[in-house]
Amino acid sequence: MSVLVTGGAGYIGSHMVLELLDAGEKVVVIDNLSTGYHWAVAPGADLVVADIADTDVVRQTIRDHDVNAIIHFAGSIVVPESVADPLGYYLNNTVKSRGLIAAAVECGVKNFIFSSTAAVYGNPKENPVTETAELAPMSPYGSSKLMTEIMLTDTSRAHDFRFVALRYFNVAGADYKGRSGQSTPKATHLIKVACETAVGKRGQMEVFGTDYPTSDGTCIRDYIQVNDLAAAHRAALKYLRSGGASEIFNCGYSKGYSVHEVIAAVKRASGNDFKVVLSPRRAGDPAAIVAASSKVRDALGWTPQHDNLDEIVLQALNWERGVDRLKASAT
Ligand SMILES: NC(=O)c1ccc[n+]([C@@H]2O[C@H](COP(=O)([O-])OP(=O)(O)OC[C@H]3O[C@@H](n4cnc5c(N)ncnc54)[C@H](O)[C@@H]3O)[C@@H](O)[C@H]2O)c1
Ligand SMILES: O=c1ccn([C@@H]2O[C@H](COP(=O)(O)OP(=O)(O)O[C@H]3O[C@H](CO)[C@H](O)[C@H](O)[C@H]3O)[C@@H](O)[C@H]2O)c(=O)[nH]1
Repeated sequence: MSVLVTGGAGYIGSHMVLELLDAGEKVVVIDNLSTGYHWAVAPGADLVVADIADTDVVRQTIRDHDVNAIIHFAGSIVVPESVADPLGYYLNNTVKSRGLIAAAVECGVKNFIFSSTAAVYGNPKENPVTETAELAPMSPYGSSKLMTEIMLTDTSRAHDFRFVALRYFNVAGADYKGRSGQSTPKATHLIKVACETAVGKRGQMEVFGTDYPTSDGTCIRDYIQVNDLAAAHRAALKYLRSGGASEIFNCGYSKGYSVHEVIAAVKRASGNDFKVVLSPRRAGDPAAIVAASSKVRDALGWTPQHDNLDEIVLQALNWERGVDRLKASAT
């Protein structure tokens, strides 16, 4: 029996593969390497280089590897890009997920875990935001993920098929053992951009918006460390395998940090007082979003191990310093 990880060559997926291998699971990855890397897939896992839209390959992989659970990370992830190219996002995130879910049902795979996002909430009326809050995505990215959640809910009602959708808040940091990290090309995420600036890959960075109704005027987010997030998926896998009902859980720490606070943490960790430019707001950014996390803690017994912004930033910084060497040695 194996677990199929789609998008397992990407940032979060590569950490999931490590988490599963560490737990003694057999793992097969399907990834088209559009933003992922061959070298990011741990050697203990099999990699099938294919698009999830190729459902013949998906079905064959499920059968060849006796797959009994799918963890679905493959997708497009940049909010502003989704505003510019909504149909591209609905294709890659929604239409292709539909094909994958159909292949799972056809092949009798009953357990499915989906990478959803806090972006389904849009700009929440209250923080921390609970799973029952109004769903009002502010971008095609958020809508494309919400539509997949809806497909999963309807499919689980019609078939012998159960799912867990995990709504990630802001994923950050790198493997605590240094085996993987974020290598996304042209990264847009705050901690990644700040670390690239700290190590001199960028001359400066921007703060998008200083006039939000928050303590220091910059946006507030809940940053969850990537190994902790992978551990939540493994807890969800155990839950589904033991017969748990389909569920949706937030994944965050219930703690918010402002953009200024995050940049200060990166400056502290790097010892580099790099240049920061104050810029206008970025389209589509909610002012503040922080997860209510008691549901995932109670139902899955999830207990974070890396809930510390300084640790998260240091991991990201160490990864940034070493990643080019790693990439070069793999090519
Ligand atoms: N990074 C975050 O903060 C965050 C937050 C919420 C949700 N998510 C979700 O988590 C998932 C993983 O995100 P990530 O940060 O690791 O991004 P990533 O870009 O590093 O990983 C995505 C992986 O999927 C692959 N892929 C994309 N489209 C594919 C397709 N059609 N067929 C096969 N492979 C395909 C890419 O090559 C890449 O390896 C995404 O679904 C994303 O929406 C991420
Ligand atoms: O160079 C930068 C990059 C980001 N920011 C700010 O930092 C905050 C966090 O931005 P990120 O781009 O790191 O993350 P987002 O909150 O926009 O989005 C992330 O979290 C969302 C859920 O909250 C989605 O899941 C999405 O996929 C994921 O990218 C925002 O206020 C953004 O404007 C800057 O000021 N400068």
